[in-house]
Amino acid sequence: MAMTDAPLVRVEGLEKRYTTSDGLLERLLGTGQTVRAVDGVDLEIREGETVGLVGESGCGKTTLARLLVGLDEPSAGTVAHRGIDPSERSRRERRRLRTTVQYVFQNPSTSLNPRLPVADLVGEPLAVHDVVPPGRRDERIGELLETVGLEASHANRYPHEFSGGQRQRIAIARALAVEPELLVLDEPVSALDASVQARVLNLLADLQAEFDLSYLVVSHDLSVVEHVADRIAVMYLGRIVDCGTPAQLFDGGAHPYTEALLSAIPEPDPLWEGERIVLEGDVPSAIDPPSGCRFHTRCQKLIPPAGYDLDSDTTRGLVALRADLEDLAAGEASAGGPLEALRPSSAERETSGEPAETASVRRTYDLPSTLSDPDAEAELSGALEALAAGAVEEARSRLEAAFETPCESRRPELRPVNEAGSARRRIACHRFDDRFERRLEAGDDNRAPDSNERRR
Ligand SMILES: Nc1ncnc2c1ncn2[C@@H]1O[C@H](COP(=O)(O)OP(=O)(O)OP(=O)(O)O)[C@@H](O)[C@H]1O
Repeated sequence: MAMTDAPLVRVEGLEKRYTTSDGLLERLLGTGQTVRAVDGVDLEIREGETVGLVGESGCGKTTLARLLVGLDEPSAGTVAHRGIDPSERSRRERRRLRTTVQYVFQNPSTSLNPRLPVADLVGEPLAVHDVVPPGRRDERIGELLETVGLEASHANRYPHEFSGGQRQRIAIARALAVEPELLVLDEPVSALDASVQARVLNLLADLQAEFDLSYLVVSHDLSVVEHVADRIAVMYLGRIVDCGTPAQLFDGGAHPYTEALLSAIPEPDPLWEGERIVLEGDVPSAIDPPSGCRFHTRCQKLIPPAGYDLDSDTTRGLVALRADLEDLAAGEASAGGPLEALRPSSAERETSGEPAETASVRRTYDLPSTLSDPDAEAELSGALEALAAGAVEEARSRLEAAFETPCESRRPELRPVNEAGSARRRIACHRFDDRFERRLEAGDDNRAPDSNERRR
């Protein structure tokens, strides 16, 4: 690939691990726990492109953004600019590179030094990077303020004299001072009222057209990036799980996590026809993340285990039961899990034909009283009998041996999805892997891209 064809920024295999160590002893012994904040991310941003990075709080968006700008060092992987890894550049080039990508911090109310007048806040990068001669600096500061919709005379004021939207404009002017090619905007409008949000987003669009800028817009809110991004990358627990244009994401056939985020957009588009998906539970901890697909513990569309005719809902119940049995065996069971289910009400004892304990477990995990597939039913009832007899580990291992889904056991790669004319549509979900397609056809009819279609 010719150098000019290389993306502005490309990250490959990027990882960032933090070791948390609360106490001195932990630090001395090196026994802290490892947080996998970013866990193998590939992403590229092209010239003039706006990429939106979305996901729930704690999924690693800020960490990824900081790595991309060079504010933090990755634990593994590379961040290349125009096809060249910074380590292959001279010191002078690396210094120049630092101005190419600029970071606009979350919440300008706290990120702008309240003791400095705007002239110093915007002028500092001009001085540090020697962008204009000292004699021209005041003039340049005035120009920058006018570029972001403020007045040159505002240079003498302090941050507290401005509204939230104006402070965000100051932060943008400061980032623009060094004439960057890419702005990384961390939650650029989340602290602002809706009408101010729209004005700041319009300003960003104008600046992009004027200066041919690229943007990485980081937000927990898909509705913020939906209107500004050329492409959206959806992040879950340190990994990118879905990446495509807004139209591709909204038009059905997205990752189940993306579908849940889409369905949760407030004031939904009147044309939205998909069902509302409520994500159960919180994002699991990045210290001990789930195996296989990180989203499998909350996924509504699990791939059924091989060899049985089961749907996604039943698979979900079986996987949840097995996971709770694992906790129970490890002494980490929470209230509401199988222990609770083994305490049936007396009414159930009278009405149910089968042992009350197992009926109660089935109900807790939304499993039918008899699975439609007789072989699957034989395995489940065997495991439940073991559980009723107190053999928790036996029940767990029977379920594990019988009902393994690839969602739990294999990491899905972010792979291109075959869609006409959209080579860059990529999804990390086994549902889009041909190897598992037959199982979906056999056990389940809700394979994307039909049921959650949103026509725009
Ligand atoms: N300096 C740090 N030390 C230890 N853990 C960290 C550090 N920074 C981030 N983390 C952890 O890494 C994970 C990702 O955090 P990050 O701030 O990148 O997520 P985020 O998606 O940007 O969330 P938010 O929107 O709340 O800022 C979290 O589990 C967080 O607790």
